[in-house]
Amino acid sequence: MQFTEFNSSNDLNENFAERVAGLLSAAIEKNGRASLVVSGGRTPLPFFQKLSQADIAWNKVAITLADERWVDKNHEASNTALVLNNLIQNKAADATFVELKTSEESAFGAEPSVEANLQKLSFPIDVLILGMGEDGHTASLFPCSEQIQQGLTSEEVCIAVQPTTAPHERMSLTLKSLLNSQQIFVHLVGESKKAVLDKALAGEQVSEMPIRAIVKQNNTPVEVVWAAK
Ligand SMILES: O=C(O)[C@H](O)[C@@H](O)[C@H](O)[C@H](O)COP(=O)(O)O
Repeated sequence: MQFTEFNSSNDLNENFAERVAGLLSAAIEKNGRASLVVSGGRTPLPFFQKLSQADIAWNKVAITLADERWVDKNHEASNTALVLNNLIQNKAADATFVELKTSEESAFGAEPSVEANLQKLSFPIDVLILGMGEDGHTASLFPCSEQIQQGLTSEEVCIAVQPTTAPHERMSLTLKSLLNSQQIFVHLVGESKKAVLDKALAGEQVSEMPIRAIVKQNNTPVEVVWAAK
């Protein structure tokens, strides 16, 4: 794992947006298209706004989420809305957004239709950007959930998850899908996130802190980008 510290989140967002845009451009040059998988939550919002202004061939980029809360697009917790309103804007308005949320009432049972949607994305994922919760969850691989072992070991593309410490049913890419990436970034802001990362790095039990399965593996390149504030 590589760890890159920035002086401020503004600095981080600027550099990180350039870096991601460069990787997407290189993938387009090589394969004629690129895939970008992003996370929801609060941290990525200003980064999305920066990235949306990058001058690349967005019409050749497919974007989806690492996880989604199973709520409608007009719900304040919708990651889809966050991405549509902040990333698929400006120059990036030409990108294709692949929805993780389908019309099924529950995430449980919706996995096959989500998997069908994800066929529109090219794997391996060119750039995967993850966040991390205070409990060490990443994507929606929540240590508190009954589905954690399944999320860590399943051969499927995605799984439905019901966290007990956070609201809403979720749909999450499985660990296997997340690791099927050319480059993973973990985007963290704040001292408390750094303390959680340090705790994750110091221990071994993956089901206790699922982020360990990302930052403590050596097969897929992973870089943590961090600013204190
Ligand atoms: O939909 C989600 O909740 C996520 O994708 C989740 O894994 C998120 O990245 C972390 O919970 C960090 O969230 P913050 O950026 O809000 O701290």
